[in-house]
Amino acid sequence: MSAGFSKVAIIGLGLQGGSIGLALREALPDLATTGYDRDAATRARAAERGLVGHVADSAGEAVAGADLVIFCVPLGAMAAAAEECAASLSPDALISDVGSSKVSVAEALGSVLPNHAIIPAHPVAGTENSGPDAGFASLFRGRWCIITPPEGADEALVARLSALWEAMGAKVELMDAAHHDRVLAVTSHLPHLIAYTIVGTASDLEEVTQSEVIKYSAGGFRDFTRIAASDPTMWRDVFLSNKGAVLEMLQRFTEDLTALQRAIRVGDGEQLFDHFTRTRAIRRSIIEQGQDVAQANFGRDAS
Ligand SMILES: NC(=O)C1=CN([C@@H]2O[C@H](COP(=O)(O)OP(=O)(O)OC[C@H]3O[C@@H](n4cnc5c(N)ncnc54)[C@H](O)[C@@H]3O)[C@@H](O)[C@H]2O)C=CC1
Ligand SMILES: O=C(O)C(=O)Cc1ccc(O)cc1
Repeated sequence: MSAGFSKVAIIGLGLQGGSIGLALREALPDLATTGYDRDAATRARAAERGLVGHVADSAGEAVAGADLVIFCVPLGAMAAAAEECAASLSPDALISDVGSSKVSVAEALGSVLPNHAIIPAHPVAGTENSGPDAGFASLFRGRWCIITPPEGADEALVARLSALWEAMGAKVELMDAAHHDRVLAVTSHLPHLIAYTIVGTASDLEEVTQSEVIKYSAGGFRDFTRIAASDPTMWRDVFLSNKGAVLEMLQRFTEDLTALQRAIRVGDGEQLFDHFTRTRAIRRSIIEQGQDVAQANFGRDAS
């Protein structure tokens, strides 16, 4: 028994699943880890890299005897992945996941596995890379993992899941799923949508060549291109699954953008200056609060 579990099954062996496997193997070597991915090449690579102790040939084989199953697949694949496992799950296995939005995942997993304890989680840690070569053991170190227990969830199970994430180096926060989805809509999902938009806008300009975009891309635009290189399947699913909160934040963003657009048009320098002063203060307070994260990430090798 390690951190309250004896065998953890990881379904989906890409960036998240692979990082969890590596982090658990490093932090809790006595814990048995198994994994499964529907893609055969990913399974082969996962075995080569030792992402989990045993790579199974089927979802059923991976989850048999596991007391914790973590779904690490795109949001749109959660229900199908759970269906593949359903018949082989131990009745007392705890079900969790790492999806970037939480209300829809809880519904999807709950509809397929109505008799299981389900405690969703979201490690707010990732990169623009995906697949079995993208994972690394230190991904969660010093980063938040938001756990969204449903009402009436068994507190002992929540504590065991929290302890597991803490063993991987994460800082755990408990949150209501709907609140999580609103917070992440503005801090993560909308920024990705903006990045996808601006990189597309730059590449569509007829009078500016592709090579000029690359050659003169200043720091800000380069950051946008990194984010806009994120996995298309994953992000399509994020926007479709967190539709309500994303559309609400997008509406607010559009109104604020229109106000700045007007300030530029009418030459209202004071409004622009005041706005930029306020946002600079927000950045500075993030940096102050994030010292520990910056240090935890220093020297990290994501290759
Ligand atoms: N990429 C990131 O930075 C972060 C992603 N997440 C969440 O983690 C989840 C996984 O994302 P990544 O690991 O980045 O994606 P990934 O693309 O690296 O890995 C997903 C894996 O799931 C496999 N898969 C798809 N359907 C399956 C099924 N039915 N059964 C078994 N395997 C299946 C794919 O073959 C793939 O290998 C997503 O729900 C995403 O929202 C959460 C935090 C950060
Ligand atoms: O690479 C980045 O900048 C990210 O924002 C990573 C990320 C992507 C999705 C999440 O749900 C959490 C973190």
